[in-house]
Amino acid sequence: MGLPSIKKAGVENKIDFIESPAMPILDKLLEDPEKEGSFDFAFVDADKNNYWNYHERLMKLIKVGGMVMYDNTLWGGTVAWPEEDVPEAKREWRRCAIEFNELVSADARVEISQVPLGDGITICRRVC
Ligand SMILES: C[S@@+](CC[C@H](N)C(=O)[O-])C[C@H]1O[C@@H](n2cnc3c(N)ncnc32)[C@H](O)[C@@H]1O
Repeated sequence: MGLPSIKKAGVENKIDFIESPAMPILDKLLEDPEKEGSFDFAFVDADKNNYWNYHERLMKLIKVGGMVMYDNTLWGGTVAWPEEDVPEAKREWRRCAIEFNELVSADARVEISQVPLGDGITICRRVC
């Protein structure tokens, strides 16, 4: 869906559009030393069970002072519910969100702000 919109907006020449599973591309970017600390911003909104794996890679790719935003970190509010009240279909990614929220809140490499907007967005600023 993205590429036609980029073309329609006439900004194709400014965007390196990569359609791929995220993990191998992040690892490939990290093979290039020039890419380390070179990005200003990342928005993460894919498979929730990999958020921490994305975070570890993004902490190398994003420059100090750069931002990473993670969507769905409140997972419909269910992160604050007792598990037995959560529909079975939502439990796995709820557990992923809770685990990610605990890890990122203890991560000294970032300052974070949890925004209760939509499904919950965690804004991280890399500080070291
Ligand atoms: C919720 S949608 C993202 C919506 C997008 N952020 C937007 O605002 O339009 C999640 C997207 O992540 C993609 N996705 C799921 N698993 C992925 C993975 N492992 N690597 C890359 N993309 C993935 C899905 O194909 C889907 O397009």
